[in-house]
Amino acid sequence: MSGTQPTATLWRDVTLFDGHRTHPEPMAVIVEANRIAQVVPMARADDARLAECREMARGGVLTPGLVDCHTHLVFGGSRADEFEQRLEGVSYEEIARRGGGILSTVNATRAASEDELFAAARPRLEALMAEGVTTVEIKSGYGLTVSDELKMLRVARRLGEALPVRVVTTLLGAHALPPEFANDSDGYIRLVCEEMIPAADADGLADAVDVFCEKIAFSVAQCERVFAAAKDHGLPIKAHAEQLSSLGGSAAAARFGALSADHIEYLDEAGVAALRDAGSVAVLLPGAYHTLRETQLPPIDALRRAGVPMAVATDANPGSSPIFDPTLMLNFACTLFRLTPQEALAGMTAHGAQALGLAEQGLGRIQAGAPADLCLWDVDTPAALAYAVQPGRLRQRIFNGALRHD
Ligand SMILES: N=CN[C@@H](CCC(=O)O)C(=O)O
Ligand SMILES: [Zn+2]
Repeated sequence: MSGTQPTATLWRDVTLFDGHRTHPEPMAVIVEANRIAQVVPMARADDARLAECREMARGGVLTPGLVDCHTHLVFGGSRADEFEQRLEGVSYEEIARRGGGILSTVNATRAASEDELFAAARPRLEALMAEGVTTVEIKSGYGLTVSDELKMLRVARRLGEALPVRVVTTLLGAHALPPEFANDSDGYIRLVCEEMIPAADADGLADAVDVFCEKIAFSVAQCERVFAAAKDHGLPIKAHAEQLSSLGGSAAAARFGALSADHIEYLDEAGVAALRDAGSVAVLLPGAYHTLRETQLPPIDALRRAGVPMAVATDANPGSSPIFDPTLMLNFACTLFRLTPQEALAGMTAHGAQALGLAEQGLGRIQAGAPADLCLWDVDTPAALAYAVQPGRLRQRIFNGALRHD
């Protein structure tokens, strides 16, 4: 090899969490041409092969790059005033009924230019990246007109072009009823189905379509219309469902083969079975549970028993989860929802990728052939990432094979 630059890079003697489990012995991971080329126990590694590689690090905990599969990080304005109202006892639903909540962010988002939204969202995304995120989903849903929803999605796409992170976009036109349709929610759903989804699809701006199925948002029948329109355009679907009550939105989403049902605090046994049968992911959002001081826990044991994959995400948004810290969510998933640290980590790696339809590409996993999105952490064990709330432990962030944080 003398005189030539090694093309392969090596992380050696690492404690490896591969997206599903922690390996019991020290491991070597070799990356070549943006992909993981080899994952092997140190004891069985070929020394000559290791010597050919450029050594990037020795020791530490290596995990897949984190996948934050549910965020609303493009938005205008702030809802700090509502935070204070909620502390005084006004509920999230009551604030929404008074025209605040999501609609207050809609007003600020409509008033903002694309450049202003981009400038506001960029540091939020950078905060996630600084704590290990390499893939992030970003929803629209604060525009609620065709042009404002497309504006949000364009900002999301631009963020993915400007920063070393994979951005997956989701059209959430059916997030709240805009004031122009105050007495005509079916009319608004018609707009979503007949204009918004076709326009987003025509411009290639949406990777998936989402809804908010709730008393303060849209009924199961309305959400089903949105799912059918998405399917007509070949777009996968997701749902905010069973967050505040049990309407059956998750089961409806499952009937349409949803990638995921998200929140699901009020999911019942039939809903769990529906997710299991459809192969949908249960996305847990402990940040919203914490911020809204909810008391109804998602049915973790039933999901576990049924073998439904559980993802964990920040739900980063200005209202129900103004939290831009993925490792804090690992902690919340354990302390609030009683996930094991391994389950929480799988939730932000392999299962997060599955909730975005990216599992087949190998994202969220450390395995030969997968894209080389990796995080090297200065901790003793993978579980420590969930155990201690301590930003700043990310030693290296590798995006698409290249070091992006050191
Ligand atoms: N539940 C509905 N949508 C968002 C909240 C959006 C907001 O409050 O601005 C969520 O995922 O929690
Ligand atoms: Zn959400």
